[in-house]
Amino acid sequence: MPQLHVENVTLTFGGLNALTDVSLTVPEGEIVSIIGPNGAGKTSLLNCISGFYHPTRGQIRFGEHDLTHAAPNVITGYGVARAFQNLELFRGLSVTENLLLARHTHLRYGLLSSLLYYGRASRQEAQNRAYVEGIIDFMELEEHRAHPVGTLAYGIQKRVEVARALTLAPRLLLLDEPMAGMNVEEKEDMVRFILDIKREHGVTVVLIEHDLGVVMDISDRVYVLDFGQLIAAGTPAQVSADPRVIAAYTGAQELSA
Ligand SMILES: Nc1ncnc2c1ncn2[C@@H]1O[C@H](COP(=O)(O)OP(=O)(O)OP(=O)(O)O)[C@@H](O)[C@H]1O
Repeated sequence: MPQLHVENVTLTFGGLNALTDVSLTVPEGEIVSIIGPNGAGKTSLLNCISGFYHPTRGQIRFGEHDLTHAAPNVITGYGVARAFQNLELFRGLSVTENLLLARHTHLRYGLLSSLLYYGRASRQEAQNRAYVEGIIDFMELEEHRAHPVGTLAYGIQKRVEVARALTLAPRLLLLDEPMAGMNVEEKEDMVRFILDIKREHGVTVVLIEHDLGVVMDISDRVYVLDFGQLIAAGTPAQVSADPRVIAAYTGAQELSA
């Protein structure tokens, strides 16, 4: 079973430890959230898992694959996709075009093989379109599919960003603040989508999210970072009752189970 294992990861930037000896496990099929105050190291950890940063020490494994020094595109090929906090979309292209492009870039056919195996390449293209249409339906983006992404409401753009990651057919989906800047209704929709991604597609989810109410509602397991160190881990109920977590958040935000 492909589980994500982060083992004793330290990440140093010019003398500053963004992460210090962080270890965590993400079991298959769970929603695991990483929380912590601003600057705690959450995005740095996600960057290490997705290959944008490489740990100074420690190891990261996904199933049989060693991610520690792998490049982002290699890690995507292992079934790990990421939806970015700052949207990675082409604003002038439609929703469908963005998703097709993402899928096409991932499952690229070389020019030579396209010429030699035209039938296979066009069959693949038809399959890509069908797959993307399925994601558009799943993420309820039908009415927006032909619109340039830049003209859509921000909450819809965030949904397209998650859809973009899903077109890569991930086994592990990394979500970096997918609800940032959303209103209550948009957040409720996103919560429903994340739960369906887990339930209907069996995708494992690692979530970074500042809305602790949402985190405590949907997570199977929560890890808490503070100043680059893991200070607590457990179920939402365990973590929200942990005095170290409450201390880390004191003055910042109320914890709600
Ligand atoms: N490329 C970098 N170069 C230097 N320092 C960095 C770099 N990336 C992150 N850091 C530092 O690492 C620490 C952790 O930052 P990180 O963005 O991972 O925290 P975070 O928990 O995601 O914060 P936020 O909730 O505000 O997004 C911070 O002190 C940050 O300044």
